[in-house]
Amino acid sequence: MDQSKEQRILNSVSYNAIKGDPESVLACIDKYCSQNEWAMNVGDEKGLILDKIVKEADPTVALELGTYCGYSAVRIARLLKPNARLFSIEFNAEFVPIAKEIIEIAGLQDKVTILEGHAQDIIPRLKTQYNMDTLDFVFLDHWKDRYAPDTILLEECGLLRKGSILLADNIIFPGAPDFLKHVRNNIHYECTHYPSHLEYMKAPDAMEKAVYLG
Ligand SMILES: Cc1ccc(Cc2cc(O)c(O)c(C(=O)NC/C=C/[C@H]3O[C@@H](n4cnc5c(N)ncnc54)[C@H](O)[C@@H]3O)c2)cc1
Ligand SMILES: [Mg+2]
Repeated sequence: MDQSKEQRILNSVSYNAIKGDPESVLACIDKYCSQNEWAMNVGDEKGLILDKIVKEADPTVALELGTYCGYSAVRIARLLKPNARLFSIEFNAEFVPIAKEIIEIAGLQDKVTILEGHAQDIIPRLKTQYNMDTLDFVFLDHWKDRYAPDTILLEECGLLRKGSILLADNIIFPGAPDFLKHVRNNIHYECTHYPSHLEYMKAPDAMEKAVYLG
């Protein structure tokens, strides 16, 4: 059985990245996915927007929906202060071990916990099972039609507080119209649009920041 694209990305990181150096892990994935095989990592251009918002949020507890290979988990976790933690939800059993390995090569395994399963099943358990109060930062990068229902679920589960920052990838491509409809023109959110491009391509894309106002 030949290897998957995600396994080939891990091979490249394992062979080329400097152990314990998140920057080299990110650079290796971006190089591989620009030159060899495109993959749906947030990438270097939108990654700079992600960096900016994570620095602004300076989260103690962060959540990511859609780990995939762990690129954005490394991107976020490398900016977290010592006692801060990232929880990343992923339901594809093939991707979980690959992401864990990539996060470990980056030396960030103590900051990132991958929760295997569907976001809609795990979110309602975050307070009880993971002793969570509220979330300071949420990165949405999973199936685009799940952004809106899972945001509503976060609200209903009392996981958002005044000032919680949501950042959503792919607002233009593939697009997340229901999410935009939910957060824009909604008195409970203050939104900001960040135009950019699809990872490793010239096609337009964008990210949307939505600050929960309580
Ligand atoms: C053909 C084609 C390729 C790429 C594009 C462009 C493009 C560009 C991008 O930046 C993209 O993020 C995407 C995109 O589709 N992302 C979906 C990402 C899913 C990951 O999250 C996981 N997951 C999905 N739903 C859930 C869920 N409920 N609970 C837990 N994990 C979930 C999956 O298991 C994957 O690990 C697409 C457009 C068209
Ligand atoms: Mg994406």
